[in-house]
Amino acid sequence: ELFTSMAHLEKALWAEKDIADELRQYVTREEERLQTIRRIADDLESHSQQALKHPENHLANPVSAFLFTKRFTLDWEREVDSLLKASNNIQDISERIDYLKQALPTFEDLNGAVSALLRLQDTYHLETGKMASGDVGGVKTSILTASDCFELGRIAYNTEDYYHTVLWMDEAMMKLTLERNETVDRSEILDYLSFSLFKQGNVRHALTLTEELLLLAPEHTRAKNNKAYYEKLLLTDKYAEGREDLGETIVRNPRTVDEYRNSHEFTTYEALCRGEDTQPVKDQHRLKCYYLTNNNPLLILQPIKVEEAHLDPWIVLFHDVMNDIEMATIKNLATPKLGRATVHNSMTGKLETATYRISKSAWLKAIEHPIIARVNNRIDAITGLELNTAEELQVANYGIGGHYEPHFDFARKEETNAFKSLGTGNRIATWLTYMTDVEAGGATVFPYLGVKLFPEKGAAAFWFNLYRNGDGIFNTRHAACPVLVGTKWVSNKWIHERGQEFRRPCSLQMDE
Ligand SMILES: O=C(O)CCC(=O)C(=O)O
Ligand SMILES: [Fe+2]
Repeated sequence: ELFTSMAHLEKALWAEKDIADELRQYVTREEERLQTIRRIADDLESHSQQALKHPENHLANPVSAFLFTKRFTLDWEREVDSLLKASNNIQDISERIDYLKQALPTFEDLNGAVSALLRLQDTYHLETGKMASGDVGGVKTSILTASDCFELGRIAYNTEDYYHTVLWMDEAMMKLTLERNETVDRSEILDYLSFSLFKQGNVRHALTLTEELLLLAPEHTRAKNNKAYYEKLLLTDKYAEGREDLGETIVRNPRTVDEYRNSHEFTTYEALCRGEDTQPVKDQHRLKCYYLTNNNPLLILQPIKVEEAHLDPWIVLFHDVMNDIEMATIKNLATPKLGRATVHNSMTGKLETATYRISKSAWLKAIEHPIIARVNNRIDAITGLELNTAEELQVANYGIGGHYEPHFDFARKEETNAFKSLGTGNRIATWLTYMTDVEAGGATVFPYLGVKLFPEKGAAAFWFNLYRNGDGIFNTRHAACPVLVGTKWVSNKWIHERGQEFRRPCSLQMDE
């Protein structure tokens, strides 16, 4: 067919050339794609090399933890997935990567990292600008781009948390003006920011930003509708008068919190976490430090250093009660068993997870390792209390933002079921060993006493939860502050009533 006319033949030659062009373009595209993949691989490798030098430290701050989590969720979805899908050997490589990704953070983790970061921002009064520039409570961390701030704000937005959305979208806008290669679309930020400002009661400001958005994207349907809506609102009395009229510089951004978070107890708890002195500590001038041996052979050669933190109720710190080998062993034994910590639901009597307690914990029996038994004996020697009726050793590990909001360790009269199955009565005393220093945050605080204990590796806090007649001491209500930077390991020994009949009064001379 073709050779019957010269005209068509020439067309065929042109087609041949076009195919060559196509192929060449394909090779160029593939080379670009491979180069991008190579760059991503280089990035990941240099990041992990850097991080693996001090793995504990690396993820130990909320901003790095957020960035790391984002890398394998949002960034991955945006950059890597499509690049890999275009490969001919897709089957092979995606199977291997999927397998490896089981160990990597998921979108659920990303949401968790962001909610931890926002909680820390509130509790510790951290400025958005400082956090974004890599300063978390004075500890240096990674710097966030406009896009990072935008994504953070967007996750807040998805939980209808307009307060934090405004903070982080504002920051994204600020960062964007400084970026040579803009990492996010200004119009996208404006879209979220204007609507969140409206939600927070700044209609006039929302309108200004929506108009700015319409300049960038004149066909933006939602923006057009919003503009009309805001204009209409501004004509009504409610918005025409009042603060909005004072000008557009006033931006309202109230943080709405539930009743409990507004309570005196909770705000005191947060202030103590920040290290503030919230109230005078009763009889502070009478607090002492001293050595304790109890005439016990275990302690004669190595008396315990006691530091009183409060007299009535009596709260003390015992220094250097566990050595490094003991602590390392306990952490190693607990690590494979760690599970999300649960709390007693006093209505149902069941154990469940709760946002007011975020940590992982495990229980260790004395028979599991001689070191556990040894530690139990030491607690017996120091407190003079019977340890046979105590609960097993509870080991807890708090990550970034991990905390335990104010609670009692003992069961109240109405919580009749709490420790029934143990058959050893109520929790008469709490022993809490700190097994790490914590870089920032993570104190144990007592909001009704103004007492704050900052973790010190190897030290233990101790207090009685019950009066001698078995009534709870309500002022022992306490909390574990969110970890700001670092990891916090503790081990708890809850000592019970049974078996103390002849032990309390003990050699520590408590009068209550
Ligand atoms: O970790 C802390 O500082 C306190 C923990 C605590 O109160 C508890 O586990 O009951
Ligand atoms: Fe507690």
